[in-house]
Amino acid sequence: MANEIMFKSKFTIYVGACWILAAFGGLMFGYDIGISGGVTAMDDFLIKFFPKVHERKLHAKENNYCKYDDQLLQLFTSSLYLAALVASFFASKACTKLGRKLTILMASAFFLAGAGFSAGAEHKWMLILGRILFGIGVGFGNEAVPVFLSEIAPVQHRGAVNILFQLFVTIGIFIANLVNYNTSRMHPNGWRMSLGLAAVPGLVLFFGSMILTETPASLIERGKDAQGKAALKKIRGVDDVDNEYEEIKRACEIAKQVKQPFKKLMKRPSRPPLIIGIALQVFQQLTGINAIMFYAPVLFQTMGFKNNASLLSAVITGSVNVASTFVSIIAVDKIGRRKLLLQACVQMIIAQTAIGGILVHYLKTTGSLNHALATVVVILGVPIDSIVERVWKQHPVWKGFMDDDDHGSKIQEIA
Ligand SMILES: OC[C@H]1O[C@](O)(CO)[C@@H](O)[C@@H]1O
Repeated sequence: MANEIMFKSKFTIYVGACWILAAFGGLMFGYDIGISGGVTAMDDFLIKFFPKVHERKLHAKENNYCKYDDQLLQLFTSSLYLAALVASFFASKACTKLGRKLTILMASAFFLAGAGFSAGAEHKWMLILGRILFGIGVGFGNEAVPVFLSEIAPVQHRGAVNILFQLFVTIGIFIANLVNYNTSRMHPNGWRMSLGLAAVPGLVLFFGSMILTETPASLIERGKDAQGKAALKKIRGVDDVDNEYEEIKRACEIAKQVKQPFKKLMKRPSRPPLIIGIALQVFQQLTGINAIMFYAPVLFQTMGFKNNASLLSAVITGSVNVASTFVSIIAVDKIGRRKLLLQACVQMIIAQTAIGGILVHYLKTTGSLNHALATVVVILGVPIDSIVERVWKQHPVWKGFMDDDDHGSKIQEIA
């Protein structure tokens, strides 16, 4: 297997900077996940764009669940993900034809435009357009950054470097929670600050992507062999890269011979990793983690927390998400992927059943939760899914499939 072959490499500051800069793509994504719920919960924001919802929020006593019921308000959150979904199809083409570096640059440009429109929004359409631009940025960034990271990482560090992206996603969510907690006290434009600060990771990535090198695999794949070899020397910090260069070239040639990648993907030997990869991703999302991530502040307000307390709760969920990512990064090699995954599932079953039970029982009867119960919900709501996330990306079947096939990138392009 390709990932068992050790090629020569030296850690250089340039390489470290490439990893960190590219991981800012994860931070951009995480910031977006975490920011909208807090903004939605801010009174100033609601008064400006959704006065009816604000009115309902002030007077909601019994119908706590429905006070945020507004299709356009929900579109404010979801338009980003719909745009990202559509953009990812174009992004995969851009990644192959134009390269990872340019795709990352495009992602940051869309992101900056999104931050500008959102922070300066005077009308609802500007808000939604801003979110759509953010979404296109997320679509391009989420396509290019993980591919970029796995392609520049030395084979022996590929798993760890890939996790960097997810770690930065959780850090982005956490930062967004902290930002919202503070800006909610800045009247009347705190929400502008929250949305506009997305420009910070966008700017880092924009200028960063100018100094990033294109990946050797992308250059070689596009027939730029000499540039590919030079890039390989640069990112490995050594001159003797012949073996790895040959390996990448061989992988690119094999990949080029696959004329119908989807057909190949459907063949019997590809099925187990394909099904495992898809099922783990789908079920990880179906746990409803993003309902918590997007709507934590709104959710906690609905359950009876005061404005700031709701944002503080989001800070708690955000920080535990980061911490559990660290724990799983450390634990995954010690405990093993399977055991970690299984115990995460058990934790999720217990936590989600308990949350469901509490919400159904108490919200149904009283319409809100007392402090003690709300705290239990916050603690149980801690995103155990971050463990699942870590485990599936590290799963040997999936990893082996990626590494074997073509230097760790083709599966993402095919998908
Ligand atoms: O850490 C949780 C976050 O990570 C993701 O799964 C992305 O990889 C998000 O969907 C979720 O909000």
